[in-house]
Amino acid sequence: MKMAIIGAGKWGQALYHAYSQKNDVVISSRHSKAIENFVPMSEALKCEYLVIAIPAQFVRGWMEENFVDHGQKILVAAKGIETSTGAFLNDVYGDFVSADRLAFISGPSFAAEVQKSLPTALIISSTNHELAQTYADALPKFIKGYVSSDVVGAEVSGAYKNVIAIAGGVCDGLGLGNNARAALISRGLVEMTRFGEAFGAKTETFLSLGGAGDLFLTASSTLSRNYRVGLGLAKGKDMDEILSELGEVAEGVPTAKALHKIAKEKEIYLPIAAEVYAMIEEGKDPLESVKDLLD
Ligand SMILES: NC(=O)C1=CN([C@@H]2O[C@H](COP(=O)(O)OP(=O)(O)OC[C@H]3O[C@@H](n4cnc5c(N)ncnc54)[C@H](OP(=O)(O)O)[C@@H]3O)[C@@H](O)[C@H]2O)C=CC1
Ligand SMILES: O=C(CO)COP(=O)(O)O
Repeated sequence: MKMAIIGAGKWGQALYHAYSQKNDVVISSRHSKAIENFVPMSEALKCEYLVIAIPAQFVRGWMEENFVDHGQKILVAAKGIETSTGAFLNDVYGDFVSADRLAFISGPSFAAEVQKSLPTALIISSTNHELAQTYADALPKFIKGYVSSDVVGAEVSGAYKNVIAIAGGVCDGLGLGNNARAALISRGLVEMTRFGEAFGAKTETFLSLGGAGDLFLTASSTLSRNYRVGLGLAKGKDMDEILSELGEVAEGVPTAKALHKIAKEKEIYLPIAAEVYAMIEEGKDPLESVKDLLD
């Protein structure tokens, strides 16, 4: 099938590699890149099947400025929540296209490993089963694709695990040990499940690849940018230094702010996300955060 990847960052390029195995795929981005089949945005937008790998905070602005509606379907590859509004990406994209044209890809998947064709399993979620199946069937042999109808569960788990991954990096950076990390990850899973349920997500989604799978991966690996943000916080670095050293997107940072806003409005108890927010936004000492979590 004819597809276009939009956003040639780490994940966009890895998805380009993956989807190119069985399909006719082009790629485009804000800045021109020396990648085979890189095309101007106007040409990419004419493909019926799009995969958009633009970070969550830039989606609305990019859609307003660039999107031309030809009836395309969109596979959303970002994992985040819009900070300015607290909106989930299905609502942000939903302002431009109907829900039956939207699907979401989630699951444990470091771009660097997908780029090397290492075995991976992912979930494609959509309210339109046929669309989810189409994007899943187009995946290469080295990726096992599952489908789900729980869009909110996929979105919340993909976004929330980035915030817990920051906490995981703090925990390891402070040398708190394996017991502490296991406690953090399992309480993080409970916390993100509780948050998702408040928005109608299915509990079982949080135990799937997109929930527990992606959380275990990112909250315990230096391959994760969000985990590395946590390592930097544990070393006492400030956020500007951490983000400039990282040089790539860490969605957990804006997502922690979005969760803080939503939790306040809806009165949802999110203790780990609240501590991540306090370390990022208020410069709280990570050791104080650990103490408060243990209390
Ligand atoms: N890397 C990974 O392992 C995975 C990442 N993801 C998710 O995918 C999303 C993208 O991450 P990733 O590719 O790794 O990030 P990168 O930092 O590698 O790349 C970011 C991409 O976003 C584009 N971009 C940045 N700002 C804007 C803007 N204002 N308008 C339009 N495009 C913009 C960049 O375009 P340009 O280069 O042209 O400037 C680039 O293509 C994130 O939500 C992330 O959580 C999900 C699963 C795995
Ligand atoms: O989502 C990811 C893996 O599934 C990538 O995580 P990071 O953005 O923290 O690197």
